[in-house]
Amino acid sequence: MALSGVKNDRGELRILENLDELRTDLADYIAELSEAAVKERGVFAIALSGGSLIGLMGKLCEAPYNKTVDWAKWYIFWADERVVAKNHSDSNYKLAKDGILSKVPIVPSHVHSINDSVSAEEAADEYMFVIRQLVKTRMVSVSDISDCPKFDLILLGMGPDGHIASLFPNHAVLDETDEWVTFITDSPKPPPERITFTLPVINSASNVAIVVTGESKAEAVHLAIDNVEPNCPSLPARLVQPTKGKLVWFLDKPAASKLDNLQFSE
Ligand SMILES: O=C1O[C@H](COP(=O)(O)O)[C@@H](O)[C@H](O)[C@H]1O
Repeated sequence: MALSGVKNDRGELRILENLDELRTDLADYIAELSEAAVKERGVFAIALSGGSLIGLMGKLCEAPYNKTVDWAKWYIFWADERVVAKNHSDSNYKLAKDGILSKVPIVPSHVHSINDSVSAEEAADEYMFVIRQLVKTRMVSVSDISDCPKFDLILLGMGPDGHIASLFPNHAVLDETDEWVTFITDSPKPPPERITFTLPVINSASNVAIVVTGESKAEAVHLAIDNVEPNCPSLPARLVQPTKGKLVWFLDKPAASKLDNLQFSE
């Protein structure tokens, strides 16, 4: 049975009994947001991450979602990408292509992956240019309080160190506010070269979901969500605070096991 509720100002928490329930709840959530965005804007602009998230999205390729989701209206982006060849096992694009994109009728020209044949800096600049063009044509909305793109949904995972996208704890990249997309060449988690959405872009989205499973991430979940003293100002996951959008956490029970005072309705 699922527990759900709102925790402080840290968004909605959905704590699922097991991975199967989490996969179903996540697929329902994505399908509902897709339907709402297509109804309102005619398109659905979604940014993916890599890692365990993609496997947890797998139910989207199965009935009923494979038939009911309006895949032709999806525009796909990456909240972060490793700067490696697209056929490399570290590529977030490859992970999503093998796990999801090749199994549903997405329009190939709607898939916006990075240029893998240039430097990390050039790849970030080019990716920002591509997004800028799509903002101009309103395939991606624009925030009404900043000039940032407003994605319909940004899906994030979280590492045991609290990193989201390729925004790592205590890294200067957390202070980047001028660019929509930036790059790093010293990721503490291999591979070292990556591009990433910056915090202003993540926090301008209409919806952000952080999907976390496993006991190894329970401490980071606690630090990212609970009112802990001293606060963890540089824990990237804690800095996800959509200005006008909605934040939802999808957790399994082991990931939620260190949260304080859970008082939710079942
Ligand atoms: O390196 C990365 O790690 C995070 C977390 O991955 P997970 O396997 O622990 O879920 C991921 O969200 C990010 O996209 C990826 O580049």
